Amino acid sequence: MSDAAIIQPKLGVRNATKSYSTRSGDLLAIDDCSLDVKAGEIVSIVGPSGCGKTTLLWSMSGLHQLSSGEVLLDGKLVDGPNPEIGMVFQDANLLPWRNLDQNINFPFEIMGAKPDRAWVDDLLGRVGLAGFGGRMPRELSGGMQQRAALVRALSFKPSVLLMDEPFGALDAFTREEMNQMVEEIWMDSPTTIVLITHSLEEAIFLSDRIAVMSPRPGKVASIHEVPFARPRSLEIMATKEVFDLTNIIKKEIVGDQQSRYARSSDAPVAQAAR
Ligand SMILES: Nc1ncnc2c1ncn2[C@@H]1O[C@H](COP(=O)(O)OP(=O)(O)OP(=O)(O)O)[C@@H](O)[C@H]1O
Repeated sequence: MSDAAIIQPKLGVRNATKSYSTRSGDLLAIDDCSLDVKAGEIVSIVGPSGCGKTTLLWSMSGLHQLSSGEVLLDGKLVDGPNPEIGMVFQDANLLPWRNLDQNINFPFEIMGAKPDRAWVDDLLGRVGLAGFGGRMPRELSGGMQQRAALVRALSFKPSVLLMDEPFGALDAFTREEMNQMVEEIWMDSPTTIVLITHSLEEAIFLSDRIAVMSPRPGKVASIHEVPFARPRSLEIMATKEVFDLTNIIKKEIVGDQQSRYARSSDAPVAQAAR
């Protein structure tokens, strides 16, 4: 393997800047933001509310044009939707008039393609939805709908999975189950995953590294390695190491907010570090 192949990240964000046109003028969401994600790595992005996490993730997907800077997948420019990149959102976005199988088939129908049925069945089994293909979304719990959304995203066999607060709407127990499920799936087939979360516990449980963003206009201010072996048990969450890491990151986020709010009259948003 050449040196270039060894050091080339799977996904690279280089000096990304994105500004939105709003009625009150241009709003700079992220500014000179860079992040490299290695192949097979799970990286979480955390930061104060409104710092530009979603903007950064959508830019990585190719669905948002950057104002300047670039996103590279395996060294190639990402400048539009890319089948190598799957996405999961906080809302499962299942079509209510289609059953689960039909929802999973839907994007393939649009592309005039057919899913690999054996792969989809395997995924459904792994997320505990085997036999639920005929169920309508209203017959599925929130957790089951999110699992279906995960299957839909993975049915394309993407090499990168981008997840925007995917389990934020679920109760704490279901969320823990989902985190364990994601780790199990990842250990069987290690896709590169970038995850936005407001939960530092979730970030620590799932990630190899955690990128902390500064307040808007956001950039990656620090990166923390998460040193725990896999598979991770929920018991590690009660250890001093996790407690200390949580506090370090929380201080970075809240400290950033405090220094920012000390300079402005904005009210702090408490969502950032649960
Ligand atoms: N389409 C848009 N048009 C105008 N402004 C936008 C748009 N999308 C996001 N913004 C603004 O850009 C900034 C960053 O938003 P973004 O959603 O990326 O932050 P975030 O860190 O993901 O927020 P949160 O943690 O609250 O979900 C915010 O001030 C937001 O209001």
